[in-house]
Amino acid sequence: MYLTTAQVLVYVVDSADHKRLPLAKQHLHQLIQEDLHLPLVVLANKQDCDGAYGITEIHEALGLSEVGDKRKLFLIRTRVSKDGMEVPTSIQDAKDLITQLVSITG
Ligand SMILES: Nc1nc2c(ncn2[C@@H]2O[C@H](COP(=O)(O)OP(=O)(O)OP(=O)(O)O)[C@@H](O)[C@H]2O)c(=O)[nH]1
Repeated sequence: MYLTTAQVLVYVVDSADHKRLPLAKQHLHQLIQEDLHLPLVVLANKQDCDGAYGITEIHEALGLSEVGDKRKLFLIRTRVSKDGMEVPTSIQDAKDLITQLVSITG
C-alpha cells in the first residue's frame, strides 16, 4: 500500500538471525517486484552480535543479485546501541545516504 508513493525502500535485517533470513528474502522480493526502479537500501543490522553475517553473506542470503539492474541498490552494515543513546557512524552514514536518495528522487 505504501510502496506506491515511496521514494526509497529501507529494509532492515537482523544479520545474526540466520534462520529467518530465508523469510526475510521472501518478503523483500515480494515487496520489490511491483516496482523495478524503487531504490533499495538494505541495512545489515546487529553487526556487533556474535555470528553476524557480513556483506557477502547477507548479499547471498537475500538474493540481492536478483533485484534487477534498473534499481539502485545499497547494502550497509549497521549496529545500534542497546539504549539508543549513541548514534554509530554506520547509522549516520545510512541516514545521509537515505536523505540524498530522497532528495534525488523527490
Ligand atoms: N546488540 C544489538 N542489539 C540490537 C541492535 N539493533 C536492535 N537491537 C536490540 O534487539 C532487541 C530486539 O530488537 P529487534 O530485533 O529490532 O526487534 P524485532 O525485530 O521486533 O524482534 P524480532 O522480530 O523478535 O527479531 C532490542 O532490545 C534492540 O535494542 C544492534 O544493532 N545490536
